[in-house]
Amino acid sequence: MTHLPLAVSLLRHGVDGIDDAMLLLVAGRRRLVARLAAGKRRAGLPARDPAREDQVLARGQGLARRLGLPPGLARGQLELLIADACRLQDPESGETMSANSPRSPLRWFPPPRRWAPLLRLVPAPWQRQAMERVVGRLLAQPIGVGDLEFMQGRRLGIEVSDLGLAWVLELDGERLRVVEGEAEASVRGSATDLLLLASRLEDADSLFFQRRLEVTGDTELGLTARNLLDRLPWESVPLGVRILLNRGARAARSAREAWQGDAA
Ligand SMILES: O=C(O)C(=O)C[C@]1(C(=O)O)C=C[C@@H](O)C=C1
Repeated sequence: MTHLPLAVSLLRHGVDGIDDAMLLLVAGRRRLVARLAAGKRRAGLPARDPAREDQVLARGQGLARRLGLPPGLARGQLELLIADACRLQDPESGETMSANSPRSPLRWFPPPRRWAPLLRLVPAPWQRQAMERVVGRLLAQPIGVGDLEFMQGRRLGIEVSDLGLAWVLELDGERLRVVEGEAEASVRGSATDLLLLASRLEDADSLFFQRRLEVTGDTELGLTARNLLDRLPWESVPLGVRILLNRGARAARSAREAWQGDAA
């Protein structure tokens, strides 16, 4: 197998990410078109509206000009989308899609392993800062009352298995820092399961019992960390962070269920 230069493979990851994003948007447009069709039917309007099609093409071409895109490109893309929308709205075509389709909209959202390469493009210092901030907020209370003393000078890892991301945390006085080097013990799980744990939508005990979370390395340090996660004082986490985590974890769980349902 030929070995690609790093820059080429990073740029290809970027291109893949943009292709995925475009297809997600196309799926979103089709869903809106299905709703539009139902709305027009209820209002007694015809499915096709040539004046609106011209307007869509003109708008798109105007934007394409401002973006410096080749003139035929935007027109070609938009014509394809409109033709697809017409097929979708034509009961004879056999391609209709219900506006109330039971397929979850979260099927549009690719699973973490698809967008992980994009996340890995985020510069390491930014990732480190975000991690320090989130974990620092989550653990502010236990750090304040000394419950994390066992971590002074010890290195605990957090590994997000499906994103291929890992950080090593060390408690330095009252501050949790992301440091370089090997972890003495690590807590490993998928992005969704770690979010479910952080948001308290699932408890640490059952996540570890079902082996969705794992502790590796120094058993004593790992188990102490695990017990701490179990007893995290959720009430002391700032309300805004709790709401964000809760929403994020629910969305990640629904997306995972939608993708699992799709594979079934
Ligand atoms: O705007 C509508 O009514 C649509 O159904 C969407 C759409 C489009 O794809 O933009 C498709 C068919 C119509 O003829 C006009 C526009």
